[in-house]
Amino acid sequence: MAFKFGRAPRIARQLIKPCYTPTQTRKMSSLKDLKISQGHDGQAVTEAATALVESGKWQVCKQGKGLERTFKFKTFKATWDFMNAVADECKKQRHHPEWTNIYNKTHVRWTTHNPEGLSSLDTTMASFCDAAGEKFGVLLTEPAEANVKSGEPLKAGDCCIKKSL
Ligand SMILES: C[C@H](O)[C@H](O)[C@H]1CNC2=NC(N)=NC(=O)C2=N1
Repeated sequence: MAFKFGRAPRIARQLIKPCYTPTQTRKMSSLKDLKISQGHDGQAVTEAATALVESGKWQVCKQGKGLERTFKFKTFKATWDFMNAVADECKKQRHHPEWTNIYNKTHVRWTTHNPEGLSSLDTTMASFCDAAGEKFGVLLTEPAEANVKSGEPLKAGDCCIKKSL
């Protein structure tokens, strides 16, 4: 929107503001930033994390302390079944994710809170999620759709798009 006399009036500036304004800018993390949770085998965790990232499915997040991936399914039910299968495994492993779900997508982040960092439980659970994703019919996603930045909320998905009449 170009304004003839310089800056847009305040009311116009408010109207053209994005509805989601990040409170801080987060830097993308990569494998070289990995921070291993104390007490875990650094080499084994690094190797497992490298394989997950090099599969193109997982990204390093939380300044090297986490791994994240978005899973997209055909339906909400398939998404929920996937989340239930992961939740059952969480109980066995005594390790829980940071995740969000909107309709047919769930964004999963694995990080260890105590001691803070990436642990073998995170890489084990990320691999478990990959297998569970396949079991419940995970769909291929465009990188732009899957690469949800750390801390950014999931966008409302296909549920809001009117099905053809
Ligand atoms: C006592 C119990 O095992 C701990 O609180 C577990 C539970 N689940 C956990 N999950 C995650 N992601 N990080 C932890 O440090 C953690 N700790």
